[in-house]
Amino acid sequence: MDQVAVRLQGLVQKRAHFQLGPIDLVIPAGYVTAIVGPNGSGKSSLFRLILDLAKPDRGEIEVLGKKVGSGDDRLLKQRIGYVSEKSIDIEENLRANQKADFERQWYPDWDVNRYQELLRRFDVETNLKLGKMSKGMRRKFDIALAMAHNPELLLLDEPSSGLDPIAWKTMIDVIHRYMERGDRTVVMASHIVDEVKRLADYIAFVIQGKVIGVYEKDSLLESWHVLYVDTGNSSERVNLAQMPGYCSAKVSGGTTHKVVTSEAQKAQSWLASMDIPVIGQQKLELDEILQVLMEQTRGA
Ligand SMILES: Nc1ncnc2c1ncn2[C@@H]1O[C@H](COP(=O)(O)OP(=O)(O)OP(=O)(O)O)[C@@H](O)[C@H]1O
Repeated sequence: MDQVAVRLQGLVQKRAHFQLGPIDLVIPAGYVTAIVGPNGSGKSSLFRLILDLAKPDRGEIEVLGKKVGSGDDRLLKQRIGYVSEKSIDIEENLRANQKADFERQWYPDWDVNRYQELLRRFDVETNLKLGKMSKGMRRKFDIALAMAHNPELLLLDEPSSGLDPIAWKTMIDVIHRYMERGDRTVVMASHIVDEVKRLADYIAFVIQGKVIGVYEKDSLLESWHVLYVDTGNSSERVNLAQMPGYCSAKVSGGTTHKVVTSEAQKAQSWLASMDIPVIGQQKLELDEILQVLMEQTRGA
């Protein structure tokens, strides 16, 4: 891994009914990392800690080489763009451009041409008050605002929430273009499989407040398979649970078993060495992988 955009070490945040962490996580610079996890798993809490909008009980956070929570962070914040999961209510009476005029004071690198280009691309009606915008229109405006100063690090908490399919495609294209320079970083929380597949280089799964793994996307999607195997007469001598990457198995009729593995290639070699034919196979989708990981976490 080359440069580090975000480093979390021994991070813990305790809430009345929820504990985030301990988390150790390194997010590389120059890539899109998707934070994927079920509702309430701690994704938004993680963003708030990274931005110093909430304090951890333990642990350290480093963002773009600077320790978070150690004094004046104005310069660091100028290098970051953030789209929160929910828009801030107190700004409802401002019109879009008034909000932008206020915001640009904080960012010396604010690029008015870029801002206007993003508004045009997203088709945002700038004379509307923020409180009168539809959910999707507000989202588009928030994304344009977060990107107008061309931040080094863009944190997006469920960015496509409320976007229509055309706006969604625009957002994917805008983020692809933003990444083209090669020195920008995106960390995004998303529930949308297609979005993660199109954008992410790395996927970090967060379940019940813990990061349970960080994977390179392509190899993740290549290595999780469901295999249909016929154990024939060898059912008694074969223990499918010994298969590399074994996650689960169930009988799918006669001597045929449906087995899920996270190490498809090794599993196939193992099956071949045991003389067990694979009669069918399929890659798992991202949401199916998440479901298996959730079941494993629950069972652990
Ligand atoms: N201000 C708060 N005070 C106490 N508990 C909170 C607070 N904010 C969030 N939580 C709790 O922390 C846990 C994680 O919430 P968080 O919003 O970080 O999850 P999430 O993964 O972003 O969920 P979603 O996918 O639904 O947006 C939840 O149990 C939530 O109830």
